[in-house]
Amino acid sequence: MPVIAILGPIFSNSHRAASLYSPSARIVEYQQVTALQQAFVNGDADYIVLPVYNTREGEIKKNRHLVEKMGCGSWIDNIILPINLSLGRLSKTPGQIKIIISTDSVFRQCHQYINERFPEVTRMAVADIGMAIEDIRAEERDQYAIIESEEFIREHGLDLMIRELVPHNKTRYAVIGKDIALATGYDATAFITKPLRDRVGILSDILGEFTRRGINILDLQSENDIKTQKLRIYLELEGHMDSPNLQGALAVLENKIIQEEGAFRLLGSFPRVDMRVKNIHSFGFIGSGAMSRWFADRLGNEGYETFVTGRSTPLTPREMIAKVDVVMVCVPISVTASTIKQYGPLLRDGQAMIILAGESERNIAAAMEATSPGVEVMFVHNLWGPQALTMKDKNVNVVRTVRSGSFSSEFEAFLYKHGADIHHDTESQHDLLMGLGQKLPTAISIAIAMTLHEHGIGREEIESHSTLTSIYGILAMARIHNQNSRTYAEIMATKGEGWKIVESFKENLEKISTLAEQGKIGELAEIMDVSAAAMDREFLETKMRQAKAVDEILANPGF
Ligand SMILES: NC(=O)C1=CN([C@@H]2O[C@H](COP(=O)(O)OP(=O)(O)OC[C@H]3O[C@@H](n4cnc5c(N)ncnc54)[C@H](O)[C@@H]3O)[C@@H](O)[C@H]2O)C=CC1
Ligand SMILES: O=C(O)C(=O)Cc1ccc(O)cc1
Repeated sequence: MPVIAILGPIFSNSHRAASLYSPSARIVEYQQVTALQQAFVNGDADYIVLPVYNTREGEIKKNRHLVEKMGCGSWIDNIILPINLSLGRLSKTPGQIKIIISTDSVFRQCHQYINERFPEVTRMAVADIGMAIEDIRAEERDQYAIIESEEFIREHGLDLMIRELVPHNKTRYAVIGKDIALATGYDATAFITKPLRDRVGILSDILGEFTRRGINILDLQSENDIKTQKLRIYLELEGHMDSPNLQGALAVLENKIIQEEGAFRLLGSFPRVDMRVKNIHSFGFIGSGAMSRWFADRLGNEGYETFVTGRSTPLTPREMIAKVDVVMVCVPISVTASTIKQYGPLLRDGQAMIILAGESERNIAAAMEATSPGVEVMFVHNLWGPQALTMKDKNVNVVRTVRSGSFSSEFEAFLYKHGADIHHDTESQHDLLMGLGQKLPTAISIAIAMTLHEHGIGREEIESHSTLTSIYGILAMARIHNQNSRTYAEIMATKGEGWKIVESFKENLEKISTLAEQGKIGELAEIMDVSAAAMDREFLETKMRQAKAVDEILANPGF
């Protein structure tokens, strides 16, 4: 039978948390942290359960540091317990309450309530409430009341006077065990740094490394080491300690940024705790290509159940639709509308259909028609491919419909959390602007590659004759020819407003080539001046600065 050490008396909230963690465990109570620590280090206890955070009280720092202080053990799990603080007193004591007894921690949780309801009473904080109750009973102290959990008050034979003094009161308990917990796929890791030497920008550099790797920070607290007054940082990050991404980040931080080995002390890895409410449980994808897998991976890391289905997966799209909350349609653009028409009627009211595609108007119309009015519909076009490591600072266009509801918002919250730049469009605005963002650069890139090929121009000539400007066309050409050609062929062939952009580009190209052939230099220059004047000056200057930054990077011998 495992033994769990807790602080505080039997029937306290710590006791409830420990029995929730392991109903069959023997729970041993200690009055002092040092005694509890000793029991664990000596092997008299297998686990420690201790409060580390309360929604009203905030962080309970000294407990969070215990693993580090003990020099052994690992934070392996968490219990979230709703705390229902109640007021109790000796039965049949109608007199006025003059003194309220509780623990320091409970007083912090309900100080606002006491100020408002009992402004005149004296608060007496004690370590052992059980003993205080014995004393109240022995001395018949009828002007005393205590605040504790309802169970505690009843177990001690007091009368329950007021139940649930403060709402939204939850405590997070840390479970400390001997060994590091294994990864579950939905984990978090807690660290504390050693006291850090002063260094300009250290906090920003540390955070920047996590941002660069798309590692979300769940909690960050800074404090000053009592003795040295140097900064220490407590961090809770998404991911398990074993993940190569997290290990890579720590290596960079210790070797390059803090420049001190062992600067990060691992407190533990554990299944992630969700203090926030989520409504979606599961996502199912129709289409088992690269983009579906990319999103399914990241949604899985958020704790959602995910199913990826296609024409040849063992689980069929039909079976998947019957069991998920949100159906993601993620198939090639040319078959998106027909896929929506085929599967849309299978969705029930209360589910959502999110269309991941590069064309909006026709697909949204198909979804609104094929699904029942109680089905949410939203369109999302991520402007990055499956080779991207993260969505941080990348554009995503979202077209909400009159039927986009809370599931749609939760998916947007997921995009927001991972740092994507969300832009809300209308259907036709999205399709028109994709002419600029996709059809035109794709068409130009493909035409450049064809032209180079036709003229037998290869790598050597390109490298030796590139100008600072011509290199951009080459970069775009290379990006596109490095990815799935089918994706870009699909982009070229999408219907919708975007073709207007390519059409007028073609006409303008004709016009200026004719002028160039005819040697009309003045007219050409004038056309450029008119276009430049029509553009925002500041925008042009910013883009020029960005272009120069690219020049500098490309001038680096490493490239
Ligand atoms: N790959 C990229 O860079 C990006 C893609 N997208 C969008 O994501 C969607 C999917 O693209 P990827 O995953 O890259 O494509 P992909 O070609 O890797 O995968 C498409 C999947 O759809 C399946 N499929 C093909 N024809 C089908 C049909 N008639 N019925 C049912 N399933 C069929 C394929 O078997 C494959 O599993 C597209 O709408 C695309 O526009 C959006 C942003 C970037
Ligand atoms: O990687 C790139 O350059 C892309 O442009 C990726 C991409 C491909 C298809 C889309 O519908 C959106 C974005």
